[in-house]
Amino acid sequence: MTKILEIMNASPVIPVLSFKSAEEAVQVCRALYGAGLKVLEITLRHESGLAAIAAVKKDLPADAVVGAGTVLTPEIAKNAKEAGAAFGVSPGFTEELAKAVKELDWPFLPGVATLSEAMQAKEWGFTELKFFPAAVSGGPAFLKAVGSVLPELTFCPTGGISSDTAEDYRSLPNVVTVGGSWLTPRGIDGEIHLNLDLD
Ligand SMILES: O=C[C@H](O)COP(=O)(O)O
Ligand SMILES: CC(=O)C(=O)O
Repeated sequence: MTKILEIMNASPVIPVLSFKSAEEAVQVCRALYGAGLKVLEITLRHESGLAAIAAVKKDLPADAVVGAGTVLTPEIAKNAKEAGAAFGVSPGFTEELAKAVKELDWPFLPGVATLSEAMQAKEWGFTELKFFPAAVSGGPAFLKAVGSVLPELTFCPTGGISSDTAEDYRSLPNVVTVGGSWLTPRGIDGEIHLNLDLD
């Protein structure tokens, strides 16, 4: 099984994707993959989320790494793994979820926004973490401070990041990739209009 750090290292940007249907997911993910983005996080915020993961995984070449975002409960984690998600991401961290993903033996990125949460995640054996919501939780300065006391932790900051600020995070020694939705904005017409500005 691929480790979560390998997945993070495979792409400098992980698009965080919210789709309205599996068909929309396939269409947009084809374009993202075509632009060189092989690690894709499909959030489970829409009822079609699991179907979208399964459809994109089936549609894209085998080197695409399709994961699930907004994994909030053990049940969602189990369903996402069964749908074929290669990894899971959560905006937060709970003991129940930590226990469940350990049992599932599934590459997982729990979300933290404070030092105490990061220490708790580390106690559970998670050394790769999502920093969410990054921009409003202290941005690069927070991660720099964390690095001075917990240098063994590696982060994927997400939340409020754009092509203008991505490098401020990635230039830190404890950051390998960033997540964000800026590549797939939804217009007033309700459709996704790709913005392939990576950095
Ligand atoms: O809801 C948050 C998204 O998952 C990522 O944040 P963003 O939209 O600020 O890039
Ligand atoms: C925002 C986020 O962390 C997620 O949907 O997984």
